[in-house]
Amino acid sequence: MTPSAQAAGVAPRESPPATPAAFAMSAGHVSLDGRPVLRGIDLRIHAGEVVAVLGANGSGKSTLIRALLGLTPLSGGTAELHGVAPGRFRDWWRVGYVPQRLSIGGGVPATVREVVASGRIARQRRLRRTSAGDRAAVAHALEAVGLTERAGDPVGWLSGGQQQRVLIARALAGEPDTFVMDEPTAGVDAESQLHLAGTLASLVERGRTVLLVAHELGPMAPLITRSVVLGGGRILHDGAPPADAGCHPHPGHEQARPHVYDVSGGPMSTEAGQ
Ligand SMILES: Nc1ncnc2c1ncn2[C@@H]1O[C@H](COP(=O)(O)OP(=O)(O)OP(=O)(O)O)[C@@H](O)[C@H]1O
Repeated sequence: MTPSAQAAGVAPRESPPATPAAFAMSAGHVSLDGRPVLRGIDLRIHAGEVVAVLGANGSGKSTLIRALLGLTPLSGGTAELHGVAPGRFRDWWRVGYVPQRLSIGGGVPATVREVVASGRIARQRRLRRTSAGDRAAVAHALEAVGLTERAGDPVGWLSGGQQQRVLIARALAGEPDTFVMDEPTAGVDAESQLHLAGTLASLVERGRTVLLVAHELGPMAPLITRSVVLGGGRILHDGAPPADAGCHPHPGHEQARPHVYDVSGGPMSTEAGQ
């Protein structure tokens, strides 16, 4: 309290509580099958950041985002999602998760629209009928990924890249404020990558938080505000995105040369040395 306020008997005004980080991890450790995969991760990602998690195959990128979401338990340290431990987090409508591997379609005769509509579930109260708002959000999400024409098709009829776009639409349909995308462009052709970058740009414009795992950022590169590079279960770099991470000559290629950083921690372009 200032001396004049004290003299006037004015009660000190509480400063408003700071908005908690969207994602936070302190000294995070994860072991899988008894093998350490994450070894002391300290990370805070704030609302509105657009963060790419980069690193070689097996460096622990998926494990990190799964641990941040509470899908993989920590063997040490703590994690928080919007200020709450993932196990106690209830506002799942706030998080749109695009998993790395396709987990839809196999034997389930759901249509594209039905899968995308499932992204609204966390927003719906039990037994409430689908509203006009739900239908509009689903239609908008389908349009955003260019799949309106395929809405009535069984999802199993779509190609791998198209199915990836269905998963992205499912996340969009929930209108979350936080997106977690595990390799959203893996196996997606150049045109669809551009489409996704456009979708991402509109999310970024609206202040959404985006955490994505990528091997090549491609056309998404200009949107990234921060990169976190993993190696050996640790963070090797946390800061500006590497200059060449978006410029692979073959946008559709899968994970062949993700090593834009060497294990010593500094940025190192593999393109230059080849
Ligand atoms: N369920 C599991 N059981 C045992 N080991 C696992 C399991 N899941 C992942 N791993 C191992 O943990 C390590 C990190 O895997 P993770 O999938 O997080 O890496 P990544 O960086 O996302 O890899 P990629 O770029 O290939 O997707 C790998 O060595 C992997 O074999």
